[in-house]
Amino acid sequence: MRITDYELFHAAPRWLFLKVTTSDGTVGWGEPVVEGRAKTVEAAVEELFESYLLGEDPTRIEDHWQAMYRGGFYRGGPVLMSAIAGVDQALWDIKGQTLGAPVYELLGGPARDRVRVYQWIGGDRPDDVGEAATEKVEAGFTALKMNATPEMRRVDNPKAVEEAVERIAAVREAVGDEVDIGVDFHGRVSKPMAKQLVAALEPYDPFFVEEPVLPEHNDALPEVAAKTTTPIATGERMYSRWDFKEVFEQGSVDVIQPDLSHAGGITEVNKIASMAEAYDVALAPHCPLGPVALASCVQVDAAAPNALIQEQSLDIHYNEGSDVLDYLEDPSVFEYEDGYVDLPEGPGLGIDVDEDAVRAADEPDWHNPVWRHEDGGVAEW
Ligand SMILES: O=C(O)[C@@H](O)[C@H](O)[C@H](O)CO
Ligand SMILES: [Mg+2]
Repeated sequence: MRITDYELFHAAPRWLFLKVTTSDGTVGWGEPVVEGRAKTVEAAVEELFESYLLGEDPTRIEDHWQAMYRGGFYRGGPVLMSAIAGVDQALWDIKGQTLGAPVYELLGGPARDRVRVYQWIGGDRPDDVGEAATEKVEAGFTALKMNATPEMRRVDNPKAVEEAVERIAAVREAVGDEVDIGVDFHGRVSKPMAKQLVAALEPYDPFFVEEPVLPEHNDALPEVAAKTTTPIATGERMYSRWDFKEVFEQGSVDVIQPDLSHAGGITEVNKIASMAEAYDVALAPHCPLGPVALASCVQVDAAAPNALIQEQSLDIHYNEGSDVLDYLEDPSVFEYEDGYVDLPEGPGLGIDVDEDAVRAADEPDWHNPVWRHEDGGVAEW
């Protein structure tokens, strides 16, 4: 069996799908994308196929991963690692179908029967997060995630901290003590403000505090972690085992959030998960993406003993109005009950991508806004 063809599809709201075809007619799907940089990743995927993958045996996944990563001399970063991730997902999808097994069976078999999921609430500047939280809990979710703050000055005033506290207090008040509330700092916060905020939010018992500082400032994590008992999470902007090495060694992170479409795919995130297990760190894959990315996450969560919970963006209609389920023949594969999704039973990634829906999808033009402070300087989004 050989890789004979590939096709890339841009699809609303902000996704890029990869279809890989083999000489025996098997089709595998991947989702190689960086939010807001779909065209850049598309070019990287095309280069991988044209310079190397076409004509290769799709079942040699590890070897192809090594060739794509190490063979190019320059390596790492969001664009190249997302391109590899999408290819890797499609190769696992093909391999699973060839062997008639879900990917998690090929990773050692299920380490759990179902996977807990959490749901995003509020926009970037949530006013009424309490109500949004109640709606999601009524819809069956037992874990939520919200942004902590809009943009913050490097050193901000007590009111800015108070507003963040009021927002999480409103959610805790609305949902009670049995619902988990993750709080995403989104890398918006400087180190001094992160230290203040983690302490101020602690009375509301966040499930975790995410990206309390930008990943380029991961060396500041121990100082931030020292200010709280709240678990510290990070990883959506880290792309390989080598990127995660430092946070494992320094011991201040409790939850890692590699993205199956950004951090080298199933092959790499499965290894990152094993590294994390050795450091007593939980896995909670990042996934504000589409159905192929989510399916890849669930496959790794199923097999990883230290998987804690899965992010997913069902029912999130960004600006453009498309949902994870719009691109599937059988959307019931992602139905959740009591805040859990069942393990998919189908071979490969366990989803049937609706190719007509993918072809008919609107071309997205999604880029995150550039935020600015009151003085006109660029702020973190
Ligand atoms: O944790 C999350 O889902 C967010 O940080 C998103 O990754 C970010 O808004 C870019 O898509
Ligand atoms: Mg995040």
